[in-house]
Amino acid sequence: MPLVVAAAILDDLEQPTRLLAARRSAPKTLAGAWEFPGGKVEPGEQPSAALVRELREELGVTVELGRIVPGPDGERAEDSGVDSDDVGTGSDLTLMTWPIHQGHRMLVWLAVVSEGVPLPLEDHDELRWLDVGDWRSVPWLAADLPIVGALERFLGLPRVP
Ligand SMILES: Nc1nc2c([nH]c(=O)n2[C@H]2C[C@H](O)[C@@H](COP(=O)(O)OP(=O)(O)OP(=O)(O)O)O2)c(=O)[nH]1
Repeated sequence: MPLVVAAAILDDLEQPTRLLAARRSAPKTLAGAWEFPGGKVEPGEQPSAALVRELREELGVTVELGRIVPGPDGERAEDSGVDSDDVGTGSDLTLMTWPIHQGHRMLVWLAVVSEGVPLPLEDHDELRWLDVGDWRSVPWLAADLPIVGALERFLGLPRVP
């Protein structure tokens, strides 16, 4: 089963004020829902390279990747004292994944645009920069909602009800 990679694209990695959300245009079952842009890792491809490729194809931008947003198992590992700089490297990568639909797993990186302006070139029909505090103002794919909450915690942002 292919690994899915996606990006929480922020305006700034250290002091984020905005997050880029993308509205899916296909397939019909997912169209209209918002997600972190990304896609499936191809055979033989490094996950981070796959993400850079997907964002170039889908949004027409070059990105700089930051830290991985740890999934539930990674969060537990961090809680139990594993150094967060060690989690997410090498074989620990699976520990960092998020469960998404149909048994797929997804890795989510923080990212910033280093070149270009994001446009909905492929797979999306709208992009929106969401201000901090406003990240739940769009209907996310069901699997992404817990990731949005985790992202706020990970970045140390106040959780807005
Ligand atoms: N890109 C992305 N996919 C997500 C997110 N959340 C989530 O459940 N998914 C699901 C939707 C899809 O079933 C799968 C990703 O597939 P995709 O269609 O984006 O992959 P892809 O661009 O490589 O396209 P393809 O192989 O289907 O042609 O993961 C998310 O935040 N971003």
